[in-house]
Amino acid sequence: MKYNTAAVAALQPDYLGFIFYEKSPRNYDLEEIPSLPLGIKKVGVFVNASLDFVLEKVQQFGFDILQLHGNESPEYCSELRKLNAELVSASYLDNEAPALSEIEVPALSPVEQPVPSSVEVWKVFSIKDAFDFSVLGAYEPYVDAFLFDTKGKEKGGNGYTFDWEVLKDYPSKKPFVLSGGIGLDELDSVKNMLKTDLPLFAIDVNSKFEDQPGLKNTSDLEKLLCFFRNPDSAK
Ligand SMILES: O=C(O)c1ccccc1NCC(=O)[C@H](O)[C@H](O)COP(=O)(O)O
Repeated sequence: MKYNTAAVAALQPDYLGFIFYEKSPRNYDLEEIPSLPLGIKKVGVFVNASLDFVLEKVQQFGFDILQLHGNESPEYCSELRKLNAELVSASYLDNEAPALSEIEVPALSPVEQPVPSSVEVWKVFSIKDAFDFSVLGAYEPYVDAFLFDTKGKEKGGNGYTFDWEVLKDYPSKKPFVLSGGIGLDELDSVKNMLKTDLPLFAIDVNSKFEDQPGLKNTSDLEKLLCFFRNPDSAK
């Protein structure tokens, strides 16, 4: 068995990620995702994929979030949001919802009007021991969150942490996800990060919870989830 999605989903994590990157040993090559319990958000992970490819996967699997691990530009993120919003309105209209003219829209100027999108975009930045946070500004209008991962040989899943001290200089209010080499041994450090004022709202774990690429160790994941549901309990 290559993936144990249903067993992981039974633990009721907040998010479950599916990687669409042929060079990854975790590349998701099945035609379906098992139906997940309510409340779990599906994350599609992509690396410099074409917009068409991403949209095809959104339609096929119904992702809630798109996590972009490559060198995707702010323009790419903006376009992705626009195309997703069009997809959402198209399926809304297909379902014989009231015509748009019947819906009251508050009078906002074009600049203020947000592009509606039910699919979130998370842009990933990989950090070694320094990071130029000024690059984030251009992405802010087009992404819902940033994700900070460790820079390594692979595009993701490298299995080691970066120096989280770097994040003390995070200049934004945009929520972010912390990732890279997080295992059970890192939980006390994660707890300390959660005590700061940083807008850290989730952690992303991967290779440290695997028996082999794609096959997660559910007993370790249970310990992780137990830690977050009751941080004072023993690991
Ligand atoms: O995991 C992969 O193989 C992968 C390949 C290409 C892009 C992203 C990938 N993983 C994305 C993730 O979100 C990982 O969870 C993140 O890189 C942390 O991995 P790890 O250091 O193993 O905890």
